[in-house]
Amino acid sequence: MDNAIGLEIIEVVEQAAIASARWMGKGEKNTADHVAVEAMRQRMNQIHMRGRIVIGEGERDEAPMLYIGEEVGICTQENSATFCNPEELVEIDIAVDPCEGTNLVAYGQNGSMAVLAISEKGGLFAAPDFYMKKLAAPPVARGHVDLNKSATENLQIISDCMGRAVEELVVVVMDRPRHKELIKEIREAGARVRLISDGDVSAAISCAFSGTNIHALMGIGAAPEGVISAAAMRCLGGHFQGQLIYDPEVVKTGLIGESKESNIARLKDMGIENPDKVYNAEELANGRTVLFAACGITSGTLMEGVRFFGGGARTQSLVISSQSKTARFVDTIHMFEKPKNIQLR
Ligand SMILES: O=C(COP(=O)(O)O)[C@@H](O)[C@H](O)[C@H](O)[C@H](O)COP(=O)(O)O
Ligand SMILES: [Mn+2]
Ligand SMILES: [Mn+2]
Repeated sequence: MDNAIGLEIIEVVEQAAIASARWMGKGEKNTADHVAVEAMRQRMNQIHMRGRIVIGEGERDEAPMLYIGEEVGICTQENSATFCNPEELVEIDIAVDPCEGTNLVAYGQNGSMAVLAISEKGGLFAAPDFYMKKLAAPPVARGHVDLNKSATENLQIISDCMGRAVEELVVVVMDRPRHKELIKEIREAGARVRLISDGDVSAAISCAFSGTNIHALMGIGAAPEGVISAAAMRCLGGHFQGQLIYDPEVVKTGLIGESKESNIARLKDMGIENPDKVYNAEELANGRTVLFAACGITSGTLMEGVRFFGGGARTQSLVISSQSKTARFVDTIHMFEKPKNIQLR
């Protein structure tokens, strides 16, 4: 994959984050989402690439933009033959969540980001809009913890791997009724729970960085977000596993159909023969190279949110590349017009 794409996608997530941040705290989640989608799509279509959306806005919201299957990049546009030779370009697959944590943006809360992951064609698991049981843990616990083990067992393993007491661990869990028993178990095991209302991508990736005070993500969130998290965790060497949830008894609200049998049939139609398979990060993001980029909309554990100032804005992004084996935190000043002052720090 062309290394230059790594630089261009920073601007893709930055533009989405800036657009969405203008709607921060306004109580309008759909608008905060919509403007991020538009900005992401517009900037993406300026990149010299042949891209295809494999995880997008389409399925859940029936959105007209960045839908699954949409082709993006200059070289997929009409009349591109005059300046693009598609044969020279590697086809790439893209998973996007232009506004991950729309509620967080709408209510001015921490932890939202514009995010995407890229790989060669076929390199990202095209997860259906189902739920996913997830387990994320620090690199040192990678391959030792297991989604099939109980939370108590996994906490003991993380404790052993990290050389710290279970009481010193913090587990992020989404604040949902479905997690009542899980939360009880984690607390009884001695660990501390940080409940989040939304935004489990940030929580998953935070496990890979020491200093975030997040040592595990447990519980059920959305499957597309699981693939995006896996892409980052694969590059960072953190632990990530996901298992699709298709039983409406397990997750009583939301996306999946009301019958377990019809859900299994739907997965089969998509080529998923074993709906109970536990996927690891390398299977969810199995391309030869994987690129991940995120830009904070509101501040979170990993990045600062967008800060507007007279005439411009400052953003912080995280770009992770399996090719260059780098995780770059990018601090950018955007000058919309002649700014009154540009602050050094
Ligand atoms: O919080 C989330 C919402 O994402 P978005 O719609 O892009 O703002 C995600 O991080 C979660 O993974 C997930 O979408 C959620 O758990 C599924 O929704 P829910 O039924 O409310 O749990
Ligand atoms: Mn999301
Ligand atoms: Mn979203």
